[in-house]
Amino acid sequence: MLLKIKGITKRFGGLIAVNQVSLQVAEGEIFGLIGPNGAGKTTFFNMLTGIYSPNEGQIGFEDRQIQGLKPYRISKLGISRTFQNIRLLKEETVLENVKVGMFGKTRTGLWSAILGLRSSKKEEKFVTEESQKIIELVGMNGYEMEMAGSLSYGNQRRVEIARALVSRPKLLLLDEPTAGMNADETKEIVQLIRKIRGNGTTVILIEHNVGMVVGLCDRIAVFDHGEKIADDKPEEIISNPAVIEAYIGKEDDKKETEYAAN
Ligand SMILES: Nc1ncnc2c1ncn2[C@@H]1O[C@H](COP(=O)(O)OP(=O)(O)OP(=O)(O)O)[C@@H](O)[C@H]1O
Repeated sequence: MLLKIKGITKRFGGLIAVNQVSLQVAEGEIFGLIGPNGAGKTTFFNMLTGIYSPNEGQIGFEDRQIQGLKPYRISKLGISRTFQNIRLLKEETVLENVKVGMFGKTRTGLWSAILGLRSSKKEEKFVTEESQKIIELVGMNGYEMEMAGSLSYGNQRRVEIARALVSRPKLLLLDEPTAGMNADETKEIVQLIRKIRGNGTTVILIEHNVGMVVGLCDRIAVFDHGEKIADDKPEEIISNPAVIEAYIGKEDDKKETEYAAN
């Protein structure tokens, strides 16, 4: 197993955002994380990437325990992510945005970079070449010199994924990669995720588009109120009564609220 999580919990004051969640992800899997709003999915990602330290539990990645490590240490070990809200430098080019993802991977210190020493020039060349390869992988070749802010929403998402991939992570975490996309853009992202896995990267994605997750993932875990209520193959998940209840229950809550509001 690439990732072995045992009983992780995150509390914010009296609120338990993630409650005793255990989960395993095998190398080469595409693993989906679904659940109603506020179920704890992003908090779970934030613990995997070191933004939050779990109050309890362990996160085993390869042969190490990584819970509580700082984000840059975790990223060096090979876990990379994208965010729910696109976080690109809008006034910078696509190439510069992707190069940022190599920060922390390169060896040249700040001073040699400033002084323009030869090792840093070699490294700059390496970073540019690696970035160009990844830009091509995500289908953005030809856009290297475009400003990130001028791209379509779907293409901005691709650049974000490229930035996360350029350090060649073993595990890529995607937080709602198809949010705000139309059906065609969603299909293209599905193809891209398959390609990324084909290149040897394990993927965990948070998604609200259940149809997309069911078609794409090898396994799916369902969160509700901070707890994992199911963890299975897609075909089992869609017929699982607890999962249906979590989703339909939410719909009923919404209808009741709407009814009350009218
Ligand atoms: N920094 C924080 N401080 C206090 N409460 C938080 C914090 N981060 C998340 N929460 C709360 O924890 C719970 C889980 O939130 P989280 O964002 O992880 O859910 P989610 O499943 O990702 O939801 P969504 O699908 O809406 O993004 C929510 O009740 C949220 O308000």
